[in-house]
Order: sequence, then C-alpha cells, then structure tokens
Amino acid sequence: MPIFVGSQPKPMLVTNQLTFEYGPQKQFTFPDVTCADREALLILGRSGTGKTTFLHLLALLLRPKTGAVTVNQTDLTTLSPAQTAAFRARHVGLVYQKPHFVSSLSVLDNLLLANYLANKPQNKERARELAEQLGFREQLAKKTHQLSQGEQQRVSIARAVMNQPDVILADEPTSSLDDENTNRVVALLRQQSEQIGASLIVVTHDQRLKDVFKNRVNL
Ligand SMILES: Nc1ncnc2c1ncn2[C@@H]1O[C@H](COP(=O)(O)OP(=O)(O)OP(=O)(O)O)[C@@H](O)[C@H]1O
Repeated sequence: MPIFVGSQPKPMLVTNQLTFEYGPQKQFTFPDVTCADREALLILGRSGTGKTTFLHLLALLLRPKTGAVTVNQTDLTTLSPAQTAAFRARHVGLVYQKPHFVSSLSVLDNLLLANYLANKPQNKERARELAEQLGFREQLAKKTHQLSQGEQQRVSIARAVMNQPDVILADEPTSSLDDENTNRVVALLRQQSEQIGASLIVVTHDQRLKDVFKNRVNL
C-alpha cells in the first residue's frame, strides 16, 4: 500500500524538462514524469522513441543536455560522476534490457557485486533468500551464461533489489517473454518493489503491460 504524506503521496522520482541529444540529428525532449514513493509507473513508447535513453537519463547513466532528475529529493544532475555512481549503486536498482553480468563470476558473486559497488558488506543471506524467492536457488554456483534467458532475467531482478534501493528501473523486462513469463516477471517486479518499499518504473513497448499498471505515461 502506498504511504501518503498528508493527502499527497511523496514524490520519489521527478524529471523536469529533460532534453538529450546523440547529435544534431538525434534530439529528444521528454515529458515530465513523477513517480510517487512506493508506486509503480509504466512508460510506454514504440521502438526507437527513446525509452532506453530516457531510462538511462533517469539513472544518470547518461547526462541530460538540460533539465533535472530528482530521486528521493536529490537532484542527480548536481552530483559529480563519482557521487552519481555512488548514489546510483545505493538508491537505484536497474534491470537492463539485456542482462549485464560479469561472465567470469558465479551467479552468487554477480549478486554480491551489487553490495560491493554500493560499498556495503556482502550479504550472502539476502542473495540466497532472493534466489529462493525468485526460483534460481539451485543455480547460484553456476556462471550466468549457463542460465536460461528467463533465469537470467530473474537474476537481474534479484541483483537490482540486493541493496534495497528506493527506485527500481526496468528496461523492456518482458518484450522477449511469452505471456506466462511476462505475467511472472511483472508479478516478481511488483512483489519485490512492494517488499522493500521501492518505487518501480518500467519502460516498454509491450502493450500487454498497458492494463497492468494504473499509472502510465506515453513517450
Ligand atoms: N549511442 C547512440 N548514438 C547515436 N544514436 C543513438 C545512440 N543510442 C541510441 N540512439 C538512437 O536514439 C534513438 C532512441 O534509441 P533508444 O534505444 O533510446 O530507443 P528505444 O525506444 O529504447 O528503442 P527500442 O524499443 O528499439 O529498444 C534510436 O533512433 C537510436 O538509434
């Protein structure tokens, strides 16, 4: 259940007049979005409209040309690159379109890497608990490339919530999945974000998610 401050939910992530360009031929002006504390927001757009770009701006993996991104009342655009990386590691959980793992490490060590990058003690118990909940407990000792695509997706979700972030950002988490696995992944994202009290933002072109999320923005 969302927690309300007075009659208004507290904003967790807010963008203001974000623009970006890859070059003079590729310029973007994004709509302002607000995601309240502990709420879920779906950002829908066709392929090529800049969804990944937008998500990377929200995480400040890309710096906007103009505008601001505020997460939990911190304007990320005012932080240095080192401060941004530290803030992201502690407060933002990212589920990438294609999973990025360190292939030489086991599944367990990929999860623990999230703790390391956030400068937090390695929490094996949490990694095991998440693996149990997300159904890959038996795979922890394997290398990530030995997992199926669906299993890798679930490891990505676990890694994103290892540090109990304020916000989870997911890029096209369901586009390559069948209906059954789509429902499963959405349920897991929702369940995990509710469990840790995080806001959840999903960007996608997957129209199947349209009716699952009450709050929606079109890119
Ligand atoms: N590094 C880059 N340099 C130049 N152009 C880029 C770069 N990355 C993306 N683009 C272009 O910007 C546009 C938006 O890309 P983006 O990946 O954000 O779209 P998307 O909506 O996520 O697409 P998809 O749903 O197909 O993944 C595309 O036309 C893409 O070719």
